[in-house]
Amino acid sequence: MSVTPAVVTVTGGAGQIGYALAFRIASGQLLGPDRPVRLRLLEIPAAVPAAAGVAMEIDDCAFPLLDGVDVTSDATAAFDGVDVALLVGARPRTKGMERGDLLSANGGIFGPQGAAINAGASSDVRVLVVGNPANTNAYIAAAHAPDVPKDRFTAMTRLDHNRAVAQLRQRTGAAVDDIARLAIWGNHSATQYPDLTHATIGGRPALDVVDDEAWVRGTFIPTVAKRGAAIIEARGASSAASAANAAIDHVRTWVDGTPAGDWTSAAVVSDGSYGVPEGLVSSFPVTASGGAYTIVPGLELDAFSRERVDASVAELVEEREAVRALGLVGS
Ligand SMILES: NC(=O)c1ccc[n+]([C@@H]2O[C@H](COP(=O)([O-])OP(=O)(O)OC[C@H]3O[C@@H](n4cnc5c(N)ncnc54)[C@H](O)[C@@H]3O)[C@@H](O)[C@H]2O)c1
Ligand SMILES: O=C(O)C[C@H](O)C(=O)O
Repeated sequence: MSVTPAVVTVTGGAGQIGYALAFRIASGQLLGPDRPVRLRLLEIPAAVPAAAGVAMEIDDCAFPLLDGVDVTSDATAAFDGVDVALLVGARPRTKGMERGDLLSANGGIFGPQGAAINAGASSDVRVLVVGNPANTNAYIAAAHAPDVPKDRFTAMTRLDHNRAVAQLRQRTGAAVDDIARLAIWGNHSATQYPDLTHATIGGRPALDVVDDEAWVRGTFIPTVAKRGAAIIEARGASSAASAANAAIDHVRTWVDGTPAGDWTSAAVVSDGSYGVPEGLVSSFPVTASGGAYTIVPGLELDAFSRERVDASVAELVEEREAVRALGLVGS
């Protein structure tokens, strides 16, 4: 291996998403077939033995691209020199909870991890927060990393994006590759706005192909927005393999770029676009190029879309106020 291995750190490495994610990273699916990987699994002390078991299984795969796996409960060691940080480790919600209910349980994890990233990460670090409530946890992590450019902190709404593509494919029979320009706006929560108004199917407006506003508003939007709860209801545990798959997609697109003429969805630090207060971590339609996500500029939002985006952003503002009140970030 002549290329320097990329350091990829997964927090919650013994958890269900961590288990689904680690093997895909080690096999080269995160950064491609030409980039060796040094994998680090960060866990709480009680789960270090289980994470060590995951590392043993990864060793047993003999992945050619893998430089090695380290297991630690020390955030400073875990993020030293990290190139890609996947912040997954956090409690998942259970039946009847909303993701925002996890703020006080999980918010405290992300300040120290942001500080450890600030102290030791590589200069080109990229951070994806998966642990819920993902947007606001990313906001907390970024607030503790003043030396890391804000555009390196993102939260995951790619799972919502993929869910929206899947629903549209099922409704229309279109091929996934023919569906473009779909967008998730706002929070990774039930208030999110899965937006078809700019989407196309085989180059035609998706709304014309569907031709059923009642389905869009009454079925498509709530199905996508409440899919996490539906999975918990059906499985008795929150989504894991699909979440890991979306995390791979998010980083892969960040590194490789979006196809010409298309975009994806990611929660990024707002620059004030579309009236989303600067600094909030909100989902937008984004393109990726040269290793950077950029908010798609200049889209028209009709009255319904405006109302939906505003409602989800209002929830993000409330979450920001809540973490300020909890003392997890300064005001
Ligand atoms: N953004 C999304 O689309 C999305 C999708 C699915 C799940 N999630 C969220 O991802 C998180 C993880 O889900 P899961 O199903 O893997 O949960 P899990 O309970 O199976 O695993 C979580 C792991 O994190 C570890 N952990 C807890 N605190 C930690 C810390 N401070 N440092 C390192 N590790 C720590 C736990 O020990 C556990 O092993 C949850 O918050 C869940 O709600 C987000
Ligand atoms: O819904 C959850 O709590 C888990 C996750 O965020 C999901 O969307 O599946």
